This record gives sequence, C-alpha cells and structure tokens, in this order.
Amino acid sequence: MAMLEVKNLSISFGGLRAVDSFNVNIEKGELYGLIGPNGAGKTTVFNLLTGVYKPDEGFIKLDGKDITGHKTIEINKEGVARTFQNIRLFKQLTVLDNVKAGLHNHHVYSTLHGIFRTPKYRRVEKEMDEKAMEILKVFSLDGQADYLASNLPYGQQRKLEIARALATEPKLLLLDEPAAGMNPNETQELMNTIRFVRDHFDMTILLIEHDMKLVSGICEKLTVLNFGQILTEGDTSEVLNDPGVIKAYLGDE
Ligand SMILES: Nc1ncnc2c1ncn2[C@@H]1O[C@H](COP(=O)(O)OP(=O)(O)OP(=O)(O)O)[C@@H](O)[C@H]1O
Repeated sequence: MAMLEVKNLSISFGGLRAVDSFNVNIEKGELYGLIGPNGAGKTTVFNLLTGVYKPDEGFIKLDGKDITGHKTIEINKEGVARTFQNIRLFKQLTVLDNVKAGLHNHHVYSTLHGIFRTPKYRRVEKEMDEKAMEILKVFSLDGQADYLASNLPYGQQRKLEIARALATEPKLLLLDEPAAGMNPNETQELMNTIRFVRDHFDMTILLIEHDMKLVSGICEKLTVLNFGQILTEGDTSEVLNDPGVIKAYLGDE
C-alpha cells in the first residue's frame, strides 16, 4: 500500500483551475519530487494535502486512511508534517523550544499541571528536553540548543525547521522549496541532511524544488506540473530528459 495515494485532486480559484486532476502514489521511504514552472500549482497541492484548502474533487489517502478535507491540525496528527517556502520558525524562541513545540503534539499535560509546576509537568518537560536534544543531535544543532532561532545562520534555520517538523513524528514529510535562498555549499549540506532523514527515520518525503541539482541529486521519482496539470511523471533521469519538460522550463525563462 502506498504511503500517499492521491486521485483526481482538483481545485479552482474563481475561473482558474489551479490543480486539475492531480494523481500520485508515493511508497513508504520514497524521496519524491514535485517540480514545474512558477505558478504551476505545486504549493496549492501542498495546501490541499495539508488541509489548508479543501479540494473540489478527488481524494487523499495517507497510509490507507482517507484524510480528504480534514482540518490542518488533524492531518498533522494523522502524520503529515510540512516546512514552508519562507521559513516559519518561532524566531524569538530558542532552538530547543522550537523542537519542543513540535513534540507538544504527543506529550501533553493539562494547563493546571503547567501553572502549578506539578511533578507530572516536570517529568513531561524533562522527557521533552531529552527527546528534543536527541533530534537536535541528528541535525548537529545540539550545540546551539540555547540560541534564539533568529540568531542561527540561514542554512541552520532550514535544518531546524525540518527538525521541528520531524518532532511531530510524521509518516510523510512535505518540504516546500527547502533550498530556496541557499548558496551551493548550504544546498549540498541540505541534500545530505534530507537523504540522512530519509535513511535514518525511514521517512517518506515529498518535496517541491526549483534547484535542479538538488532534484536530480536526491529525488528518485518526479511529477512535473504545468498549468495545474501533470505534464509527466516517472524516474527522475527519464523525466528530466523529457523534451516536453525541457520545453516547459525554457518557456518559463
Ligand atoms: N488562494 C488563492 N486564490 C487565488 N489564486 C490562487 C490561490 N492560491 C494559488 N492561486 C493561484 O494558483 C496558481 C498556482 O499557484 P501555486 O502557488 O500553487 O504555484 P507554484 O507552482 O507553487 O508556484 P511557485 O513555484 O512560483 O511557488 C497560480 O496562478 C496562483 O496565482
């Protein structure tokens, strides 16, 4: 069974069919890319997958469970985590607290426990500190746990955003242009991080990216969107050599 199965997903804004009959099957542990020229509908697909928009048609199944039209918070609890084109961290919180914010999905105590600092509150907080530090170690950010997120260099903020998403223990990780704004060294390091996350956590990853070096370097399969419709899909090398895909990109210049 596919980890993500999407059939016939469509949405219109006014007269514009931004996503038109989108289909995809992503197996567990696959590293999958969604590419296409500006305005093709890629982010809208992510917004549909994460419940920001409700589709006009079609369905979304995560690990066999229908999550179509569910609320964003529910979809996150079902196991979909996401990072954004423009980094969205809690900039005035520490690096550690950003990851703990992700962990709050699974570790709960009532407000009263929090106000009165009960033994349960202290135990849960300690467990979360330990778990968050473990995750930060994976990303080599444990040395910066006490820094404010806003004080990290750009490449590390990207990593922290992925770390926070992983703290919610997702089944599927969606990365929206993770290499945007990165220099070649940062992009190379990010590629290693994404590959490591997939291997280490046996994670299923779907990413949107314009950086073809990253796409060809780490994605096993691709779907190309153009004007809301699937232009082609398949193994990365075949897709990137497809004349129709090359034309769509050159037409975008
Ligand atoms: N909430 C909305 N209301 C109206 N139109 C929208 C809305 N969201 C997206 N669109 C339109 O849908 C189309 C697809 O946009 P989308 O952001 O999904 O493209 P994209 O492939 O992610 O582009 P980029 O690579 O530039 O981020 C665009 O024409 C966009 O203007």
